Amino acid sequence: MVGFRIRHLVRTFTQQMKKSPSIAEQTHLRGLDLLRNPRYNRGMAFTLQEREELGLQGLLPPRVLTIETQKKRIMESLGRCATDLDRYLQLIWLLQRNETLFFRLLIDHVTELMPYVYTPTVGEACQRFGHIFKTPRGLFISFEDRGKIRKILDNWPEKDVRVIVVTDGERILGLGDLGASGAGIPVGKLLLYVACGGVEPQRTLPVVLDVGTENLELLQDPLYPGLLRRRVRGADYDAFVDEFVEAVQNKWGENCLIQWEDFGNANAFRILERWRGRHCSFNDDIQGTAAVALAGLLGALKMPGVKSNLSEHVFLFLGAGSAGIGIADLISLYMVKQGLVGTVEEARKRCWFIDSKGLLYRGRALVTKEKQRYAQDIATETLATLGEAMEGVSDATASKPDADAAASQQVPQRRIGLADAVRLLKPTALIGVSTIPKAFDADILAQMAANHERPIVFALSNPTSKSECTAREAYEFTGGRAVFASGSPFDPVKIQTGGDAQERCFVPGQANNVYCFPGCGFGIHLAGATRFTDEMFIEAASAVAALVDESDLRQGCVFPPLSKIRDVSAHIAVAIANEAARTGVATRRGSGSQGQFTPADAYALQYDPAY
Ligand SMILES: NC(=O)C1=CN([C@@H]2O[C@H](COP(=O)(O)OP(=O)(O)OC[C@H]3O[C@@H](n4cnc5c(N)ncnc54)[C@H](O)[C@@H]3O)[C@@H](O)[C@H]2O)C=CC1
Ligand SMILES: CC(=O)C(=O)O
Ligand SMILES: [Mg+2]
Repeated sequence: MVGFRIRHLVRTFTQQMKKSPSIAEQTHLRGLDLLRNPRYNRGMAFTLQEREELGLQGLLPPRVLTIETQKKRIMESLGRCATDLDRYLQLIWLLQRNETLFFRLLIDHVTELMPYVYTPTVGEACQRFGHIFKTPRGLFISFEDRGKIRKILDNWPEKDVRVIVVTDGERILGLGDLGASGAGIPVGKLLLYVACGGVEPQRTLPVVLDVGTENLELLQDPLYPGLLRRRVRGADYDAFVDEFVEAVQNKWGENCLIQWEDFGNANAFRILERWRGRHCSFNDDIQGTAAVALAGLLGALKMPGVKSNLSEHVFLFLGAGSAGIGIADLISLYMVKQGLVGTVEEARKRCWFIDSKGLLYRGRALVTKEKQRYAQDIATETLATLGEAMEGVSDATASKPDADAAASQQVPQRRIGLADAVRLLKPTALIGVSTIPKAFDADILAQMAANHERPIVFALSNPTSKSECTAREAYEFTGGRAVFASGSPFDPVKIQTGGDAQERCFVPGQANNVYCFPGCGFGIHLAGATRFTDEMFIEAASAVAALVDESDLRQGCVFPPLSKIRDVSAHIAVAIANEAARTGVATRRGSGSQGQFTPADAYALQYDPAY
């Protein structure tokens, strides 16, 4: 906490040194045009002198309000909303009227308001996008626009975009294919880049690449705003994505960060691999999630009763898609980099996966390239006693090309469920990235608690309706022993634990990539980095974990409080920028000795909305 206070002083001092130009100096807009421009509008906070200078006299009620009073008024009106979706709409409407007030409010009430602009409410906003759509935000680039993407980028009014979040809407949170209605996700992510990271709003650009949707309900909805066609696949799809990246490179350069968000996993891994070496880019679901999960695990290692060496853990993932594979890959890399194991293959042996076909093991059929590296050995005799025969798959399938080449003999094709896997493997950490609500049921959680003193249970699927278990379930069914975190927020939980039946309050952490991507992107911007490397995600995870203190751990929380997110982001940014400098991909130098980046550098660059 002392650390945080010092950082707060550094931040306040550096920010006071920044003197912003007056509105009259910033824009030629006057009168109603100015009031209708969210970038410059201050509503009733315009001073009487400004009103005179800017042609606003008579256009506003006579009283002058402070930003604090304006914030109170908005909080009051949010309190009157009947539903969370109404609160989302109120906030977006505020954003469209007065950007400074919106971001000040979001920053000052981040814990309270984030669930409305982000998960879970943003999921509902996407599902109902066509029905609640009012004003477009960002760019919609449809497949019909192919050949013209560079020209479309010129329609965007901002000159120096530094961070783009782009989706094709195929896997929006755990809600499936929402096509162009997924637009709410890049918008929401970038609001957090600004509020939690400190990137200036004008440097951000949300993009939807609309290639159609497989969601028939949407295609039949007269208010669906996207292209009315099934998804484009194959070479045409790849060429379209290529054209997009090349257009971005041409307009804003190869260090304009592109964050790939909520792509279906078949495209996600391929696009990431294709572009990561040629453009500053990362996939948030694969890599951002990995960083936050690793941060949470490193935090958990500090809990009494949890084995403090990561390589002594056994990780069982429910879900083997972008998030699961991304997390396992980063955990494995971390173990090697820390010298905890000799090789990455050795590290991967600690990671087990269950996908929709059950436990993944060497010789099992229906395994993609990414999953292949986590197909572990199980003795044939053991396999025969587990689960049930896999429907429609014969044992001979194991020697077919999609199975592990090393599995030369026939391997029993068994569908092994979560309960069997927990009994067999005794995982110390259970990580839910499956979109299957309630998959961590009372029996599974009780088994985890029977196997270990402090089992780690991360239910990462979003939104809340898809969480593998609730915080209450995790604590109740493990007698308060679970080290729990979740993708979407849960309120603190009070339960009675132990023989003395004392009531304890647990504060579950939010293991969401929001702890990482805003700081990561801000760090890339700080250093002017040209590439985003896996090592940077390790740096980000370590920076987050380093900020977890005793009081967080005492409450059962393995993340720093969300209210400190701007400090967390500043620290991540410094770590990322220094890693960029170390590996020669930074184009700027920090103010520290030998060009090191310092917290003061980060705070000085952080956007801090004020009139
Ligand atoms: N907390 C966070 O920061 C993040 C959370 N997520 C969440 O994680 C979830 C998964 O995301 P992705 O991995 O990107 O999706 P994905 O579609 O790439 O992977 C989903 C995986 O779940 C498996 N699955 C489906 N049904 C199953 C079943 N009945 N039993 C076991 N496995 C099953 C699929 O086989 C697949 O391997 C989503 O809900 C998403 O919102 C994703 C990224 C970040
Ligand atoms: C948080 C996030 O990126 C997801 O659920 O997809
Ligand atoms: Mg995502």
